[in-house]
Amino acid sequence: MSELVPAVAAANYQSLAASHQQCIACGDPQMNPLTLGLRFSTTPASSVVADCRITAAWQGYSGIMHGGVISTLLDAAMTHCLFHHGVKALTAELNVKFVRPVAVGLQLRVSAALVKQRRAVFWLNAELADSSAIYATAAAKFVTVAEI
Ligand SMILES: CCCCCCCC(=O)SCCNC(=O)CCNC(=O)[C@H](O)C(C)(C)COP(=O)(O)OP(=O)(O)OC[C@H]1O[C@@H](n2cnc3c(N)ncnc32)[C@H](O)[C@@H]1OP(=O)(O)O
Repeated sequence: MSELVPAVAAANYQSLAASHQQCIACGDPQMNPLTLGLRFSTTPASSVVADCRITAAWQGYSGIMHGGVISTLLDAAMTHCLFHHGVKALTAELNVKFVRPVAVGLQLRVSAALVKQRRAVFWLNAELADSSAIYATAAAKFVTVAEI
């Protein structure tokens, strides 16, 4: 395994994070009223976290969060983790494990960490959890491309 790219300065992270203001996951509500409105912060361990309340707008079956939206949260966390390392990349593969149903109204935290990289390919893990349980986990591969 090659050494991981280091985390970048907060200003660089903010400029990458602000580069997609219409994003469905973390955009500006003025520019995309449908955005989930995630706001990530970086941690000293070079991962990222965002707190979110599961709203009724995110449900599939009555009262239960839609798995596609869960996947979006996890994917967004991993994308932001790459921003935190100064990397802009596309999701190439995303594997999600839905551990237990997520009830509307829960207050959860989504987090992600970079685990491995080789040339243009980056492996990351993510988790949706609260202090008492893990609700979903993900493992993904991202690939950098010249133009995003
Ligand atoms: C909150 C912010 C949210 C922002 C958005 C969140 C992230 C997203 O949703 S991105 C959108 C969804 N993803 C996409 O649209 C990606 C669509 N797919 C693609 O564009 C291409 O298949 C892409 C770029 C992933 C790979 O392109 P491809 O032409 O195969 O790349 P290529 O140049 O051949 O290979 C580059 C490297 O990637 C590797 N690679 C390509 N695909 C994969 C894969 N699935 N798994 C592992 N490695 C892969 C290759 O082996 C190669 O590795 P190396 O450099 O070590 O030899």
